[in-house]
Amino acid sequence: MTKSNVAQLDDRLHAERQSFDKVPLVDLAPLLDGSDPERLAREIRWALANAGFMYVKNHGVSVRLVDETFARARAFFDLPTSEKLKLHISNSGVALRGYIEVFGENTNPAKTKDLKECFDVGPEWPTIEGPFFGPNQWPTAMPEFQETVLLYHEAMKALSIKILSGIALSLELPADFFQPKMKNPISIQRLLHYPPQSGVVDERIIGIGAHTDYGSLTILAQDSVGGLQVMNRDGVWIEGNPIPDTFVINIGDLIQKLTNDRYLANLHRVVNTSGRERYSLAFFIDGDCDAVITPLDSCISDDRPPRYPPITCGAHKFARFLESFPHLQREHTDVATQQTGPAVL
Ligand SMILES: O=C(O)CCC(=O)C(=O)O
Ligand SMILES: [Fe+2]
Repeated sequence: MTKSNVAQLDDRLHAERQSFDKVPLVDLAPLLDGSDPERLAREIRWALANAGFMYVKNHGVSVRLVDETFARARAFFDLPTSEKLKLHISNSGVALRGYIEVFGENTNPAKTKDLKECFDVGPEWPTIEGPFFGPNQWPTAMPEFQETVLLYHEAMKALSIKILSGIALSLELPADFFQPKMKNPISIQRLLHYPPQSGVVDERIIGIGAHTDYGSLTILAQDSVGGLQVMNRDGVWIEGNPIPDTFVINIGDLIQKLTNDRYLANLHRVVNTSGRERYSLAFFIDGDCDAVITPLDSCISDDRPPRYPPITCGAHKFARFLESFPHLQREHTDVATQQTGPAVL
Protein backbone atom coordinates (compact mmCIF):
# COMPACT_ATOMS: atom_id res chain seq x y z
CA MET A 1 0.00 0.00 0.00
CA THR A 2 1.30 3.43 -0.85
CA LYS A 3 0.01 6.83 0.15
CA SER A 4 -1.19 8.73 -2.87
CA ASN A 5 0.83 11.59 -4.22
CA VAL A 6 -1.32 11.88 -7.30
CA ALA A 7 -5.00 12.40 -6.70
CA GLN A 8 -7.63 12.13 -3.98
CA LEU A 9 -11.33 11.60 -4.02
CA ASP A 10 -12.94 14.99 -3.61
CA ASP A 11 -14.45 15.72 -0.17
CA ARG A 12 -18.01 15.01 -1.16
CA LEU A 13 -17.14 11.60 -2.57
CA HIS A 14 -14.77 10.81 0.28
CA ALA A 15 -17.15 11.50 3.17
CA GLU A 16 -19.73 8.91 2.17
CA ARG A 17 -17.48 5.87 1.80
CA GLN A 18 -16.32 3.10 4.11
CA SER A 19 -12.65 2.30 3.83
CA PHE A 20 -11.27 -1.02 2.55
CA ASP A 21 -7.86 -2.65 2.56
CA LYS A 22 -8.59 -5.20 -0.09
CA VAL A 23 -10.82 -5.19 -3.13
CA PRO A 24 -13.97 -7.23 -2.33
CA LEU A 25 -14.43 -10.63 -4.01
CA VAL A 26 -17.94 -11.51 -5.15
CA ASP A 27 -19.12 -14.99 -6.18
CA LEU A 28 -21.38 -14.61 -9.23
CA ALA A 29 -22.82 -18.15 -8.98
CA PRO A 30 -25.95 -17.09 -7.00
CA LEU A 31 -26.80 -14.61 -9.79
CA LEU A 32 -26.02 -16.90 -12.71
CA ASP A 33 -27.85 -19.96 -11.29
CA GLY A 34 -30.63 -17.83 -9.78
CA SER A 35 -30.17 -19.36 -6.30
CA ASP A 36 -29.72 -16.18 -4.25
CA PRO A 37 -29.70 -12.99 -6.34
CA GLU A 38 -30.63 -10.86 -3.28
CA ARG A 39 -27.47 -11.83 -1.41
CA LEU A 40 -25.44 -11.06 -4.48
CA ALA A 41 -27.20 -7.71 -4.86
CA ARG A 42 -26.16 -6.81 -1.28
CA GLU A 43 -22.55 -7.73 -1.94
CA ILE A 44 -22.49 -5.75 -5.17
CA ARG A 45 -24.06 -2.76 -3.37
CA TRP A 46 -21.31 -2.68 -0.75
CA ALA A 47 -18.53 -3.17 -3.26
CA LEU A 48 -19.67 -0.50 -5.71
CA ALA A 49 -20.64 2.06 -3.07
CA ASN A 50 -17.31 1.83 -1.24
CA ALA A 51 -14.65 0.53 -3.62
CA GLY A 52 -16.23 0.93 -7.06
CA PHE A 53 -14.34 -2.31 -7.75
CA MET A 54 -14.82 -6.02 -7.11
CA TYR A 55 -13.27 -9.27 -8.21
CA VAL A 56 -15.79 -11.77 -9.56
CA LYS A 57 -15.42 -15.55 -9.53
CA ASN A 58 -17.62 -18.29 -11.02
CA HIS A 59 -18.27 -15.97 -13.96
CA GLY A 60 -18.84 -18.73 -16.50
CA VAL A 61 -16.26 -17.55 -19.09
CA SER A 62 -14.00 -20.31 -20.42
CA VAL A 63 -10.48 -20.16 -18.95
CA ARG A 64 -9.23 -21.48 -22.27
CA LEU A 65 -10.65 -18.49 -24.15
CA VAL A 66 -9.03 -16.09 -21.66
CA ASP A 67 -5.65 -17.87 -21.94
CA GLU A 68 -5.85 -17.95 -25.71
CA THR A 69 -6.66 -14.23 -25.90
CA PHE A 70 -3.63 -13.47 -23.70
CA ALA A 71 -1.46 -15.60 -26.01
CA ARG A 72 -2.73 -13.71 -29.08
CA ALA A 73 -2.17 -10.37 -27.37
CA ARG A 74 1.43 -11.28 -26.50
CA ALA A 75 2.09 -12.37 -30.09
CA PHE A 76 0.64 -9.09 -31.38
CA PHE A 77 2.72 -6.89 -29.08
CA ASP A 78 5.82 -8.93 -30.05
CA LEU A 79 5.47 -7.68 -33.65
CA PRO A 80 8.01 -5.07 -34.77
CA THR A 81 6.91 -1.54 -33.88
CA SER A 82 6.83 -0.63 -37.59
CA GLU A 83 4.18 -3.35 -38.17
CA LYS A 84 2.08 -2.21 -35.23
CA LEU A 85 2.27 1.42 -36.31
CA LYS A 86 0.67 0.48 -39.65
CA LEU A 87 -2.47 -0.18 -37.59
CA HIS A 88 -2.23 3.08 -35.62
CA ILE A 89 -5.53 4.38 -34.24
CA SER A 90 -5.12 7.64 -36.16
CA ASN A 91 -5.35 5.63 -39.42
CA SER A 92 -8.90 4.66 -38.58
CA GLY A 93 -10.16 8.23 -39.12
CA VAL A 94 -12.78 9.25 -36.60
CA ALA A 95 -13.35 5.62 -35.57
CA LEU A 96 -11.28 4.89 -32.48
CA ARG A 97 -9.88 1.49 -33.44
CA GLY A 98 -6.32 0.22 -33.64
CA TYR A 99 -2.87 0.46 -32.08
CA ILE A 100 -1.66 3.10 -29.61
CA GLU A 101 2.05 3.29 -28.90
CA VAL A 102 3.82 3.96 -25.57
CA PHE A 103 2.98 7.55 -24.46
CA GLY A 104 0.40 7.73 -27.29
CA GLU A 105 -2.48 8.04 -24.82
CA ASN A 106 -2.00 9.59 -21.40
CA THR A 107 -4.75 8.89 -18.93
CA ASN A 108 -3.79 11.51 -16.37
CA PRO A 109 -2.03 13.92 -18.73
CA ALA A 110 -1.44 16.69 -16.19
CA LYS A 111 0.61 14.35 -13.94
CA THR A 112 1.88 11.28 -15.75
CA LYS A 113 2.71 9.71 -19.11
CA ASP A 114 1.52 6.14 -19.73
CA LEU A 115 4.19 3.47 -20.18
CA LYS A 116 1.87 1.12 -22.00
CA GLU A 117 0.93 0.15 -25.53
CA CYS A 118 -2.55 -1.02 -26.44
CA PHE A 119 -4.82 -2.20 -29.21
CA ASP A 120 -8.53 -1.33 -29.42
CA VAL A 121 -11.25 -3.29 -31.16
CA GLY A 122 -14.99 -2.70 -31.26
CA PRO A 123 -18.07 -4.38 -32.67
CA GLU A 124 -17.50 -5.09 -36.39
CA TRP A 125 -19.03 -2.26 -38.38
CA PRO A 126 -18.39 -1.97 -42.13
CA THR A 127 -18.61 1.82 -42.44
CA ILE A 128 -17.47 4.61 -40.17
CA GLU A 129 -20.37 5.88 -38.10
CA GLY A 130 -18.47 8.07 -35.65
CA PRO A 131 -15.82 7.39 -33.02
CA PHE A 132 -17.37 4.24 -31.58
CA PHE A 133 -18.63 2.42 -34.67
CA GLY A 134 -16.37 1.77 -37.63
CA PRO A 135 -14.25 -0.94 -39.24
CA ASN A 136 -11.57 -2.53 -37.08
CA GLN A 137 -7.96 -2.64 -38.18
CA TRP A 138 -6.41 -6.12 -38.07
CA PRO A 139 -2.89 -7.50 -38.52
CA THR A 140 -3.42 -9.33 -41.83
CA ALA A 141 -0.68 -11.88 -41.16
CA MET A 142 -2.45 -13.07 -37.98
CA PRO A 143 -5.99 -14.27 -38.87
CA GLU A 144 -6.26 -16.25 -35.63
CA PHE A 145 -5.74 -12.99 -33.68
CA GLN A 146 -8.89 -11.47 -35.18
CA GLU A 147 -10.94 -14.61 -34.59
CA THR A 148 -9.96 -15.00 -30.92
CA VAL A 149 -10.24 -11.31 -30.02
CA LEU A 150 -13.74 -11.07 -31.52
CA LEU A 151 -14.82 -14.22 -29.65
CA TYR A 152 -13.43 -12.80 -26.42
CA HIS A 153 -15.19 -9.49 -27.02
CA GLU A 154 -18.52 -11.34 -27.47
CA ALA A 155 -17.94 -13.35 -24.27
CA MET A 156 -17.29 -10.11 -22.38
CA LYS A 157 -20.41 -8.51 -23.77
CA ALA A 158 -22.52 -11.45 -22.60
CA LEU A 159 -20.92 -11.37 -19.14
CA SER A 160 -21.38 -7.62 -18.85
CA ILE A 161 -25.13 -7.96 -19.47
CA LYS A 162 -25.33 -10.45 -16.56
CA ILE A 163 -23.30 -8.26 -14.24
CA LEU A 164 -25.38 -5.21 -15.16
CA SER A 165 -28.50 -7.19 -14.22
CA GLY A 166 -26.89 -7.76 -10.79
CA ILE A 167 -26.09 -4.04 -10.55
CA ALA A 168 -29.72 -3.21 -11.42
CA LEU A 169 -30.93 -5.55 -8.63
CA SER A 170 -28.47 -3.94 -6.22
CA LEU A 171 -30.18 -0.59 -6.96
CA GLU A 172 -33.63 -2.16 -6.41
CA LEU A 173 -34.39 -1.88 -10.11
CA PRO A 174 -35.72 -4.65 -12.38
CA ALA A 175 -32.94 -7.00 -13.53
CA ASP A 176 -33.44 -5.95 -17.17
CA PHE A 177 -33.35 -2.21 -16.40
CA PHE A 178 -30.32 -1.51 -18.62
CA GLN A 179 -31.51 -3.51 -21.62
CA PRO A 180 -33.64 -0.89 -23.46
CA LYS A 181 -30.69 1.51 -23.37
CA MET A 182 -28.27 -1.07 -24.73
CA LYS A 183 -29.68 -1.95 -28.14
CA ASN A 184 -26.40 -1.15 -29.82
CA PRO A 185 -24.11 -0.10 -26.99
CA ILE A 186 -20.68 1.44 -27.30
CA SER A 187 -18.12 -1.20 -26.35
CA ILE A 188 -14.36 -1.49 -26.67
CA GLN A 189 -12.12 -4.50 -26.24
CA ARG A 190 -8.65 -3.28 -25.37
CA LEU A 191 -5.48 -5.37 -25.17
CA LEU A 192 -2.70 -3.86 -23.06
CA HIS A 193 1.02 -4.38 -22.61
CA TYR A 194 3.00 -2.72 -19.82
CA PRO A 195 6.81 -2.92 -20.11
CA PRO A 196 8.45 -3.17 -16.67
CA GLN A 197 10.01 -0.15 -14.96
CA SER A 198 13.20 -0.80 -13.06
CA GLY A 199 15.54 1.17 -10.86
CA VAL A 200 14.25 4.43 -9.45
CA VAL A 201 10.77 4.99 -10.87
CA ASP A 202 10.27 8.44 -12.35
CA GLU A 203 6.87 9.29 -10.85
CA ARG A 204 5.91 11.17 -14.00
CA ILE A 205 5.97 7.93 -15.99
CA ILE A 206 3.88 4.96 -14.84
CA GLY A 207 2.01 2.12 -16.61
CA ILE A 208 -1.31 3.95 -16.61
CA GLY A 209 -1.94 7.20 -14.79
CA ALA A 210 -4.58 7.58 -12.06
CA HIS A 211 -7.99 7.77 -13.69
CA THR A 212 -11.61 6.77 -13.48
CA ASP A 213 -13.10 4.77 -16.33
CA TYR A 214 -15.39 6.67 -18.64
CA GLY A 215 -18.34 4.38 -19.30
CA SER A 216 -20.67 2.04 -17.41
CA LEU A 217 -18.74 -1.14 -16.69
CA THR A 218 -15.20 -2.46 -17.16
CA ILE A 219 -14.22 -6.15 -17.07
CA LEU A 220 -10.50 -6.65 -16.66
CA ALA A 221 -8.47 -9.85 -17.01
CA GLN A 222 -4.92 -9.50 -15.76
CA ASP A 223 -2.00 -11.90 -16.00
CA SER A 224 -0.04 -13.04 -12.93
CA VAL A 225 2.31 -10.04 -12.79
CA GLY A 226 0.34 -7.52 -10.69
CA GLY A 227 0.60 -3.74 -10.62
CA LEU A 228 -3.05 -2.61 -10.59
CA GLN A 229 -3.81 -0.26 -7.68
CA VAL A 230 -7.17 1.06 -6.46
CA MET A 231 -7.59 4.05 -4.15
CA ASN A 232 -9.44 3.72 -0.86
CA ARG A 233 -11.24 6.56 0.87
CA ASP A 234 -8.12 7.44 2.88
CA GLY A 235 -6.10 8.12 -0.26
CA VAL A 236 -4.12 4.87 0.06
CA TRP A 237 -3.39 2.81 -3.03
CA ILE A 238 -4.60 -0.77 -2.45
CA GLU A 239 -3.01 -3.50 -4.59
CA GLY A 240 -5.46 -5.26 -6.90
CA ASN A 241 -3.29 -8.36 -6.98
CA PRO A 242 -4.15 -11.02 -9.56
CA ILE A 243 -6.47 -13.79 -8.28
CA PRO A 244 -6.57 -16.79 -10.65
CA ASP A 245 -9.83 -17.37 -12.55
CA THR A 246 -11.35 -14.05 -11.57
CA PHE A 247 -12.04 -10.82 -13.42
CA VAL A 248 -11.72 -7.38 -11.88
CA ILE A 249 -14.91 -5.40 -12.39
CA ASN A 250 -15.27 -1.68 -11.93
CA ILE A 251 -17.83 0.93 -12.77
CA GLY A 252 -17.15 4.11 -14.71
CA ASP A 253 -18.41 7.69 -14.66
CA LEU A 254 -21.76 6.88 -16.25
CA ILE A 255 -22.91 4.66 -13.36
CA GLN A 256 -21.63 7.21 -10.85
CA LYS A 257 -23.74 9.85 -12.59
CA LEU A 258 -26.74 7.51 -12.85
CA THR A 259 -26.58 6.81 -9.10
CA ASN A 260 -25.97 10.46 -8.20
CA ASP A 261 -22.64 9.44 -6.53
CA ARG A 262 -24.12 6.55 -4.54
CA TYR A 263 -21.81 4.24 -6.51
CA LEU A 264 -18.22 5.27 -7.03
CA ALA A 265 -16.24 5.39 -10.28
CA ASN A 266 -12.99 4.99 -8.42
CA LEU A 267 -9.45 6.09 -9.16
CA HIS A 268 -7.02 3.40 -10.22
CA ARG A 269 -3.63 3.13 -11.92
CA VAL A 270 -0.99 0.59 -12.91
CA VAL A 271 2.63 0.64 -11.80
CA ASN A 272 4.64 -2.31 -13.13
CA THR A 273 7.87 -2.58 -11.14
CA SER A 274 7.80 -6.41 -11.23
CA GLY A 275 10.67 -6.71 -13.68
CA ARG A 276 8.33 -8.68 -15.99
CA GLU A 277 6.22 -7.73 -18.98
CA ARG A 278 2.58 -7.27 -17.90
CA TYR A 279 -0.44 -7.93 -20.13
CA SER A 280 -4.12 -7.28 -19.46
CA LEU A 281 -7.42 -7.39 -21.35
CA ALA A 282 -9.84 -4.56 -20.59
CA PHE A 283 -13.41 -4.62 -21.87
CA PHE A 284 -15.48 -1.44 -21.59
CA ILE A 285 -19.22 -1.14 -22.13
CA ASP A 286 -21.52 1.88 -21.95
CA GLY A 287 -25.06 2.43 -23.19
CA ASP A 288 -26.23 3.33 -26.67
CA CYS A 289 -24.49 6.40 -28.07
CA ASP A 290 -27.68 8.47 -27.76
CA ALA A 291 -28.89 7.08 -24.40
CA VAL A 292 -29.21 9.95 -21.93
CA ILE A 293 -27.83 9.41 -18.42
CA THR A 294 -29.66 11.30 -15.73
CA PRO A 295 -29.64 10.57 -11.96
CA LEU A 296 -32.18 7.93 -10.88
CA ASP A 297 -35.19 9.18 -8.90
CA SER A 298 -34.32 6.71 -6.14
CA CYS A 299 -30.90 8.39 -5.73
CA ILE A 300 -32.33 11.91 -5.44
CA SER A 301 -33.77 13.52 -2.32
CA ASP A 302 -34.15 16.98 -0.77
CA ASP A 303 -30.78 16.48 0.92
CA ARG A 304 -29.27 15.14 -2.23
CA PRO A 305 -30.47 16.99 -5.28
CA PRO A 306 -29.23 15.84 -8.70
CA ARG A 307 -25.49 16.41 -8.94
CA TYR A 308 -25.20 15.84 -12.69
CA PRO A 309 -27.05 17.30 -15.66
CA PRO A 310 -28.32 14.83 -18.27
CA ILE A 311 -25.72 13.78 -20.85
CA THR A 312 -25.63 11.19 -23.60
CA CYS A 313 -23.26 8.23 -23.29
CA GLY A 314 -21.58 9.21 -26.58
CA ALA A 315 -21.01 12.85 -25.64
CA HIS A 316 -19.57 11.98 -22.22
CA LYS A 317 -17.28 9.29 -23.55
CA PHE A 318 -15.94 11.35 -26.42
CA ALA A 319 -15.20 14.30 -24.13
CA ARG A 320 -13.10 11.99 -21.91
CA PHE A 321 -11.26 10.56 -24.92
CA LEU A 322 -10.41 14.06 -26.07
CA GLU A 323 -8.57 14.67 -22.79
CA SER A 324 -6.30 11.66 -23.19
CA PHE A 325 -5.66 11.18 -26.93
CA PRO A 326 -3.20 13.68 -28.42
CA HIS A 327 -4.18 12.62 -31.94
CA LEU A 328 -7.81 13.55 -31.29
CA GLN A 329 -6.85 16.94 -29.92
CA ARG A 330 -5.20 17.56 -33.30
CA GLU A 331 -8.13 16.30 -35.37
CA HIS A 332 -11.05 17.08 -33.15
CA THR A 333 -14.45 16.20 -34.58
CA ASP A 334 -17.70 16.63 -32.74
CA VAL A 335 -19.37 13.70 -34.48
CA ALA A 336 -20.00 12.00 -31.11
CA THR A 337 -22.43 14.66 -30.11
CA GLN A 338 -24.69 14.08 -33.11
CA GLN A 339 -27.74 12.38 -31.69
CA THR A 340 -30.81 10.64 -32.92
CA GLY A 341 -33.81 10.41 -30.61
CA PRO A 342 -32.27 10.00 -27.12
CA ALA A 343 -33.34 7.18 -24.81
CA VAL A 344 -33.29 8.17 -21.14
CA LEU A 345 -31.35 5.91 -18.77
O1 LIG B 1 -4.40 -2.92 -17.12
C1 LIG B 1 -4.99 -2.72 -16.07
O2 LIG B 1 -4.86 -3.44 -15.07
C2 LIG B 1 -5.91 -1.53 -15.93
C3 LIG B 1 -6.27 -0.89 -17.23
C4 LIG B 1 -7.15 0.29 -17.07
O3 LIG B 1 -7.36 0.80 -16.00
C5 LIG B 1 -7.81 0.87 -18.25
O4 LIG B 1 -7.46 0.49 -19.38
O5 LIG B 1 -8.71 1.73 -18.07
FE1 LIG C 1 -9.15 2.03 -16.09
